[in-house]
Amino acid sequence: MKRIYLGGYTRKKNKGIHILKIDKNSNKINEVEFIKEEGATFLALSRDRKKLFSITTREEGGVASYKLENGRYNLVDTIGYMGKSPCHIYFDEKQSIIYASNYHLGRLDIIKVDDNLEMKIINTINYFANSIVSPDQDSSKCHMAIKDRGDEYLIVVNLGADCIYSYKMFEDGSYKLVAMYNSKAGMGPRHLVFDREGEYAYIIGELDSSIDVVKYNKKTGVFKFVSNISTLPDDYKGKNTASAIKISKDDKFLYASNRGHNSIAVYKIVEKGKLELIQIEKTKGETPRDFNFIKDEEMILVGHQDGLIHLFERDKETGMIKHMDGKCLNIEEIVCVLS
Ligand SMILES: O=C1O[C@H](COP(=O)(O)O)[C@@H](O)[C@H](O)[C@H]1O
Repeated sequence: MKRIYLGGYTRKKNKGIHILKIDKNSNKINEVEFIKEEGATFLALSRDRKKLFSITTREEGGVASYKLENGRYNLVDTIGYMGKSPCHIYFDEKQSIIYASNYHLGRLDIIKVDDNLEMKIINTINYFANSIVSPDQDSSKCHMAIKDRGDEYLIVVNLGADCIYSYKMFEDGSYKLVAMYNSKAGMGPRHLVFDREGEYAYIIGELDSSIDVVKYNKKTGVFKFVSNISTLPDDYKGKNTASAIKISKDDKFLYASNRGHNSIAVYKIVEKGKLELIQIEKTKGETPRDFNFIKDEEMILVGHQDGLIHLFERDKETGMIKHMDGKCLNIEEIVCVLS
């Protein structure tokens, strides 16, 4: 069974990165390694899992690299003094580059990683635009950067500007902007996920708790709006910020988390780009910030920023999820779940 990596804040009891393994017969989850790291909110892995990268608040904020040696991850390098620590990192395996999205500084740092995992910032993209709808959009807020499925373009999500940018990236960290997608003003795009073919993407709006379904042109990097759907029940009037969005491997189901309503919304992808809301399941914790499929997508593990880890069983045929009573782990302040 693949390992599960948890990153989170270390403001209270949490002290670093938790690496877990699930027993496929008993569903018992054991911690197989713990890495002490300050403010290890977001993580990234190489495909072979021998390279691990983490955000850190050490040295006034930055990124740390770890190498798997003799079954354990050892710290290799830290890029510190980034002003504020980033909120999301993505490892581009092909170009050996880390893209570090900085929410608080509204910028993207482009970090070259050598074979020994020593890192160096080779370029920075600064964003200055912002929307005026929400107080959370008082400046650019770079929330995520990922490559598209074909590894052709880098997609950068700016919550503060209600904007998604597509770039052609070059080995030396230089870039060319090829397209821009503007979401509805005030949506506050946070994360996005592509379907397997990379033909459609689903963008989650933190500030208006909705999902934009968009068609993606793999050749040009252009996104085109298809539809929008809420992540909340119609009658919910409380505060909410939507957080993570994940798609099942078979492209049949989409999952989105709600912080405030404290739930996961489940959608059936009825046909390419068309969503039908089939379930909204409470997560039984406060602020479900991230979640992921585990045990070959038979289960979902939900990490709460203000609560524990909760487990859900998942019906692969119907996509529906069900809380597994008695199955929760005493790990708090979680921001990132990799599996
Ligand atoms: O989703 C969110 O992310 C931002 C950025 O994360 P941070 O760990 O860099 O602070 C966070 O500030 C915000 O509260 C939250 O909604």
